[in-house]
Amino acid sequence: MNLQQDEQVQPGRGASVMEPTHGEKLHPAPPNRPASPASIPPALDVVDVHASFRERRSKLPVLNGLSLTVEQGEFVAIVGPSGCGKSTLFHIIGGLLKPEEGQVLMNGHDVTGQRGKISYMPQQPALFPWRTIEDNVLLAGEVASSAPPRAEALAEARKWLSSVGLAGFEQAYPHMLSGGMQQRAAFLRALLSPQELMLLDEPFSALDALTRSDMQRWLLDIWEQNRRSVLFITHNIEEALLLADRVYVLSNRPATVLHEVHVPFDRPRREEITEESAFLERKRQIAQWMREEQQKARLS
Ligand SMILES: Nc1ncnc2c1ncn2[C@@H]1O[C@H](COP(=O)(O)OP(=O)(O)OP(=O)(O)O)[C@@H](O)[C@H]1O
Repeated sequence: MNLQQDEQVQPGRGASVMEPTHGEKLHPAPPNRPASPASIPPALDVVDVHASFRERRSKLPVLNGLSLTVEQGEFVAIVGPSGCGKSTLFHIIGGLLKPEEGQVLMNGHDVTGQRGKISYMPQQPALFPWRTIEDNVLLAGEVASSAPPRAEALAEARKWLSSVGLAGFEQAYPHMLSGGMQQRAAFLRALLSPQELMLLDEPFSALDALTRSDMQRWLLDIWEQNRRSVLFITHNIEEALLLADRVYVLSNRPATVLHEVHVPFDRPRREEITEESAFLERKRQIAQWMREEQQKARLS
C-alpha cells in the first residue's frame, strides 16, 4: 500500500511539535568528519518527514517529524528499534514512497518522491541469478542515463572485482558464491552506480559473525578509498560506531531522531578502536537508549 499523499495536516502537527529531539552530542564534530563549507549543501537532507500507512480505516503512523542529514562524503549510521520505520525512511529517500509531510533534499535540490537518485543495497544481495557476477556489477551502469561505454565499464568492474577478492569469479553465477562474496558483488554494484548517495539497509544482517566482521573491515577499507556519502541502517551498535562518522538513534515507531552521536575516531579506522574507552562509552550509552525505548514499547 502507498503512503497517503493528500492527508490534511492535523492541528498540533506543526514543525515545532515535530522537530526531532536531538539528544546530547557526546562530542563536537571530530576532525576526520568531512568539512562541508557553508556553500556546499549536504548530500542528503531529510526535513521533518511524517509518514503513515493506511489500512482500511486504521492508520499506522511510522515516521514522526524525522530529520537528518548526510554531509558530502560522510558515513552516517542509523540504529533504532525493530519495526520503528527505518526501511520506510529509505523507501521515502529513494522515492518509492511519498511522505505525508516533509522533504527530501539531495545536494540542496528537492527530490521528494523522485526515483533514481540513490544507489541502494538491501539486506539480501538481490543479485540477478541469471546474470554472471560481472554482469550483475555492470547493471548499475547499464540503467544509468549517463553510462560510460561498455568496454570502459567492464574494465572498471573487473578492476574492482579483483580488488575485492572476486578475481576469477567474473563469469560465475550468484549461486556459486558464498553469502559474503555475493554481498561484496552487490556492494560493488551500488558503489559503481553513478548516484552519489548510497543507502545500505542492514547489508550484513544475513551473514554469520565471522563473515560479518570480515565484511565490516572490507567495507571500511573500500569506503575510505572512495568516501561516498553513505546512510547505513544496522541493528548492531558496534558496527555503527566502527563504520560511521555519526550515528542517529531513532525512537520507537513512529520514529523520530532521539539522539545524534558523533564518532571521533580518525580514519583509516582500525578495529582496535572497539577496545577503547571512548568507543565503549558510546556503545554503552546507545545500548542504554535502546533499552529505554524497548521498555517504553513494553509499557505502552
Ligand atoms: N507496506 C506496508 N503496509 C503497511 N504497513 C507497513 C508497510 N511497510 C511497513 N509497514 C509497517 O511499518 C512499520 C515500520 O516498518 P519498517 O520496515 O520501516 O521498519 P524497520 O525499522 O525497517 O524494521 P526492521 O528493524 O524490523 O527491519 C512496521 O510496523 C511495519 O509492519
